[in-house]
Amino acid sequence: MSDSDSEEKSPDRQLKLVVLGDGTTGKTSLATRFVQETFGKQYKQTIGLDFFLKRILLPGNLNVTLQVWDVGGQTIGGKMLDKYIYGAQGILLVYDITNGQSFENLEDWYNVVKKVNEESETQPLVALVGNKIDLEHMRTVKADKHQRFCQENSFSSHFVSAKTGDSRVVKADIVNYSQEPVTRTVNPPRSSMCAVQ
Ligand SMILES: Nc1nc2c(ncn2[C@@H]2O[C@H](COP(=O)(O)OP(=O)(O)OP(=O)(O)O)[C@@H](O)[C@H]2O)c(=O)[nH]1
Repeated sequence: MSDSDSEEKSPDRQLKLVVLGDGTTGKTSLATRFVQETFGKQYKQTIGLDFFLKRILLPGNLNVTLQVWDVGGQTIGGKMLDKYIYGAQGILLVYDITNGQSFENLEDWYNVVKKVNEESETQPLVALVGNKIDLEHMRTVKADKHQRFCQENSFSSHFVSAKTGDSRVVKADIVNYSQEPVTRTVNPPRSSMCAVQ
């Protein structure tokens, strides 16, 4: 069998990505920006669940089909939420940077994720997503609060705008200054420091 035959016959690996967060934070907008590269200003509340598929090619010629489960903000506290989250390899926790309550409420959303995965051997990767950075002038959630939440829970950190398509990954690296050459002229901090790039 030639290489191309085997490529055609091997089914895509499926990855389940669940998008969580309060209503109007922009979950559906992010999903449609990602899958269809479009944005609509009109708000249409997601009732229950929306579902998107996107085929992506990973390095090594690996075809993967991403299932994006866009969960309605009103499902928190409902019976179905656990089922939506179950089996996810990735979770996006989305808030609106102009809406402090949407950030505070992520604690509740994350608690459901932890509960669902309590007995699971593998844990999903979780990304914290601050949406609507095109409205930076109306920001109420400080970036350091976002960073702290990421560091406490080992989330990856992202600031995005579904409207403009802008996306910034905020990398927080641990820099161990004590390992730097002793010829430094300034006093090095005694403990490790987190540098936000
Ligand atoms: N300015 C701006 N508006 C946005 C952005 N993302 C979404 N919106 C707007 O915010 C509103 C809510 O967006 P949705 O994507 O429907 O929000 P949702 O989180 O899916 O809401 P639920 O379905 O209630 O869970 C809409 O009017 C969007 O056009 C953004 O990045 N910037």
